[in-house]
Amino acid sequence: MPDNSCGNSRIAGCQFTLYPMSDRFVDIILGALEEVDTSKVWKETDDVSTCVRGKMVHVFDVSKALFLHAAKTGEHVAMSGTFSIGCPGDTEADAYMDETDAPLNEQRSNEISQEAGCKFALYPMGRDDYMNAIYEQIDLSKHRKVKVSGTHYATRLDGDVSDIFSALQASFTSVQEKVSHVTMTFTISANSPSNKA
Ligand SMILES: Cc1ncc(C[n+]2csc(CCO)c2C)c(N)n1
Repeated sequence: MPDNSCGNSRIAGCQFTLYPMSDRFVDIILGALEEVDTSKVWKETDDVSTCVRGKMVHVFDVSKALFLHAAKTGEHVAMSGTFSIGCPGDTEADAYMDETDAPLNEQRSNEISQEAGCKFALYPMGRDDYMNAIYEQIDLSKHRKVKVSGTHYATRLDGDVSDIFSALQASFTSVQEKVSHVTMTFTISANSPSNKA
């Protein structure tokens, strides 16, 4: 029988895809990947997506910075992905768990002010009381600097990109303290023509 226990591995990760709605999509994707300092995370990019793994603080720092650098081009850009922590298949073997906690992209990210809309969904794995864990987080996200609204299969967050990522990180952090294996899907969109009058 396979060992499906979560162990004490706390390596986190995020697999995401950027979707620039622009002829310049190659430059926007590769430019963002180039501009963001990813030296504190394991990273792999292929034709479908990019995966970053390491300490949670760096996984969020890099994911947020990549979206901001793509969105600051002014083009309509979306990003979809999945955060994961405590996956039984994800071992701590990679060296990146020894990195210090100081996020490398925070300063530059803070200089970019960008509005966006985001929908996210939490999936605490392997728990009968998973709905309680989810409702608790939706309540908590109402206390952050973002507008929170319910929608089918997800919660919608509207506001500044940095505040949205802070809310995502806070929800994810808090659930994984109680539930060992958690995944969280998200889609975030900026500069959509739908928002222009
Ligand atoms: C974050 C992120 N990583 C990889 C891709 C996949 N991808 C699609 S076009 C392109 C550039 C030319 O190869 C790449 C890498 C993506 N969309 N977003």
